[in-house]
Amino acid sequence: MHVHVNAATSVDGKLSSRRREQVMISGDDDFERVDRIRAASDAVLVGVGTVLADDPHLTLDAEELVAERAENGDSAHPARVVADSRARTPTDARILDDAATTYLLISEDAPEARRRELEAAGATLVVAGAERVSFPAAFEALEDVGVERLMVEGGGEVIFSLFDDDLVDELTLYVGSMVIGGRDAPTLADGDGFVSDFPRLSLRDVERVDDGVLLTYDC
Ligand SMILES: NC(=O)c1ccc[n+]([C@@H]2O[C@H](COP(=O)([O-])OP(=O)(O)OC[C@H]3O[C@@H](n4cnc5c(N)ncnc54)[C@H](OP(=O)(O)O)[C@@H]3O)[C@@H](O)[C@H]2O)c1
Ligand SMILES: Nc1nc(=O)c(N)c(NC[C@H](O)[C@H](O)[C@H](O)COP(=O)(O)O)[nH]1
Repeated sequence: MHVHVNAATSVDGKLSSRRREQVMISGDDDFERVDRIRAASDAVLVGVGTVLADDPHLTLDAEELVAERAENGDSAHPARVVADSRARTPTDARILDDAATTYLLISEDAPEARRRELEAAGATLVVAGAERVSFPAAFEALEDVGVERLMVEGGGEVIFSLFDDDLVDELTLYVGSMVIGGRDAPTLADGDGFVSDFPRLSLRDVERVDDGVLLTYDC
């Protein structure tokens, strides 16, 4: 499976503010680029932290991209995937509408009652990991249902784990020309952080987009 992480940060590396509310870092051109990556993916993954903070829909905005997928025999939108060990996704989350298939990656510890509620709300559950979602196991299960190209849209906890598990193939990072600051504001890679064996990336491309910079790395 090809795993492509995409994110937008401020110049100081923050994904949003200490309030963890969505901050518009990207401009129109960058959001169009994000839409194109989504369109070229079989599924788009976020962590439950992003679902709770942003309530994203994770579908395509551009009708022509939906039409292109149809011409290729693909579903209108890529599948949506949430890493959610304890099945905390709200049943009225936008990602659970019927616009696309939604997989919830949960752990064996996820409460039975929540599992039933989320299945009734339309989610397809994938159990991977004892207490926390195991990405290596979850990605094998996603491959079994045909996910070959996976886009990851954050947030920082999930992105750290994917680097920790050595599962990232490609990173596109839009750095917007703004400062967010705050020691508690989420960054591109949070988790416990590395103290040695830091993942080293290979810079493939640098491009000016909107009033910021798009960095593309092979990982
Ligand atoms: N600018 C951007 O590009 C961008 C993109 C996305 C999000 N954001 C912002 O980022 C913030 C949310 O980021 P976040 O870091 O709090 O949330 P996140 O990474 O989206 O979700 C984190 C949660 O995912 C669950 N998870 C399940 N398995 C995991 C695993 N193996 N490793 C890590 N996490 C796992 C954990 O909850 P459980 O233990 O309950 O499973 C964890 O707390 C929001 O402020 C949002 O606005 C910005
Ligand atoms: N590329 C990008 N630039 C940003 O400035 C920003 N705040 C996000 N944030 C990513 C996060 O996952 C958002 O929640 C989804 O981009 C919302 O997706 P929808 O429009 O609801 O489909 N992503």
